[in-house]
Parts: sequence; structure tokens; C-alpha cells
Amino acid sequence: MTGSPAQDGSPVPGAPPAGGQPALRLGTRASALALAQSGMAAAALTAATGRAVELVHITTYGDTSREALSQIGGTGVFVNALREALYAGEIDFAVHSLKDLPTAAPEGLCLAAVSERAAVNDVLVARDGRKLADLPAGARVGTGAARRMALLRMLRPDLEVVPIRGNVDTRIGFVRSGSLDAVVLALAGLQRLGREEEATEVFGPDVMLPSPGQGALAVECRDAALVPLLATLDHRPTRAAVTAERTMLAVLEAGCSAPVGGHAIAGDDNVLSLTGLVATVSGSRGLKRSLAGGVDDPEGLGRAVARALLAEGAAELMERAA
Ligand SMILES: NCc1[nH]cc(CCC(=O)O)c1CC(=O)O
Repeated sequence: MTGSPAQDGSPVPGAPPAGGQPALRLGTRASALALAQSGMAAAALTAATGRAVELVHITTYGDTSREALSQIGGTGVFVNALREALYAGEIDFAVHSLKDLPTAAPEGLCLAAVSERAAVNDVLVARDGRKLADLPAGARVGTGAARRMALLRMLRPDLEVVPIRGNVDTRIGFVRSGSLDAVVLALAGLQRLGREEEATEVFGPDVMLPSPGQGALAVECRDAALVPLLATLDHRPTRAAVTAERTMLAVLEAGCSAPVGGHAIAGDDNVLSLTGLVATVSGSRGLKRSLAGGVDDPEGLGRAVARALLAEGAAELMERAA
């Protein structure tokens, strides 16, 4: 893991601060999406607090390895290098895609803020502007996520689902080059890159239930004294929603890695509604349950939906690996 100051006009580390306090060092991966997300968080923090923020690029094993994510520890690999830089004191805070954060709370780090959620939807980017229903039988559709594989196979068992990896540009590139007919991506990622026009279909959460945490960003730091400052980025309804989703995921995940979807909405009436899904990767079976509860107890709601799914047979379904 290497940290180096960004060559993008950010303040030089160690330079005397203009107005008193030193710039906060924000660790970021160097992918276009990570840079967009970190840049947005840095701008929002500076606008809210007046503190300058400098970007520090961190290379993660998930960025350089071409191995399947499931082989190298899942999406946690994107997170770990940033956390090591936090522990080493090389950076003051990090911004992660919340859906990539493992559910286990890390020792000695604070989840200082969960930013207001962007779009939760998955989208299709297909050749010739096609929608899922327009793709011919046998069309090749790429995704690396077990949840998207399962849902695609349930919606269109006649398609060929192709496991792929890579950043947004690489994945859309498979369609532009003709090696795939379509790929499935997160709308939030496309929007942050200014590329949402490339989506040929936006799936509602009723069609493709999103991943727990999808569309939200997590702000993490080591020094608890920074939490009040970073908490200016926190959005309480989003934090409640993703807490319900991630509690459900944590309960279901005990001992399995089956596809799980989760989407909660915090309404104006202090009601939190959570829908959870467990499926087989083959798409042969899926279970979906929705419950509502108070916005002040998202953990209770997450546990209740997980228990409802388990009572319907989610554990047996998850045991049958495929
Ligand atoms: N797994 C990679 C990842 N992590 C977060 C996003 C998109 C942004 C988000 O969901 O917040 C993506 C890309 C994608 O799934 O297409």
C-alpha cells in the first residue's frame, strides 16, 4: 500500500495552512469513481466547515489484482488499504462506498457520517439502447455481483450471465467493444461520473432489489475528536435506512455468502420500511420479505426482516450453495 499526495492542485502536505488549521488528509482510491466520490465529500466538508481537504491516493489490492473478488476477500479488499492508512496515521479520514463496507465494525475506527443517499437503482447498459426485455435469448450480460447474477437469472433465465470485474469504464467497455451485449451497474456510480445517459434501462428496486448500502457513502476516521466535524456530512434518514439494511445483512450472513438484497426507506412519518431478499446464485429460488418499524430502531427492523426470511427457509436456501 502506498500513499502519495495527489497531483491535482490540492494543498501540498506539510505546507503552512493559509488560515490556521492544516488541511485534512482524505485517503482515496485512484479510480475515477473513488475520486469523484472523495471529491464530492471533500467539497461538501469544506463548504460546511471551512476546512481545507487534501486528497491522498491509496492503491488497494482490489485495484491491481485481476483475480475474482470472491477469491481475494470480497469487496473488503477495497476498504482495507484505506483502513491501514487510517491506522498508520497517513490520512485523517476515508470515504467508502457503503455497500463495499463489511458489516463487522472495525476496531478503533469511527463511522463518522453516512452521506445522503443517491440513487439506489441498478441499471442496464446495453448495446443498441436495448432494455432487458429486448435482449435476444442467449445474449451475454456481464456482472460480478452474486445478487445481480441471481436477479438477472430470475428475470431472464434464457440469458448468459458472464462474471466480470473492473471499474465502471472497463465494464461499459465490454459492451462498446462488442464482447458483451449488456452489463448491470449501479446508477449512483454512473451519476457520480456524469455518465447516467449511458444507462439504457433503470431498474426499480421492485425489479432489482439493491445491495444493502447501495448509493450511500461512509465517512470513516480514527481520531474521535474529528467526528463532530465530519458528522456535518451525516444524513440521519440515510443512516437509519442503511443501518436497517446492514443489520439484516449481518444476521443473514452468519456463515454464508449467498446473494442478499436490502432496501429501506425512511418516510416523513418516522416509519422505516425494509425489504430484504435472499436468493440462490443460480436464480432457482428467492425469498423476499418487507416489514416496517420505527425510524428510531433500525437494528430491530433489520433483525426482524432477517428472522422473517430465516423463518421462511432462508438458511436452507443459502446452504444449497447454487
Ligand atoms: N462494487 C463496486 C461499487 N461500489 C459502489 C458502487 C457504485 C456506487 C454505490 O452503489 O454507492 C460500485 C460500482 C457498481 O456497483 O456499479
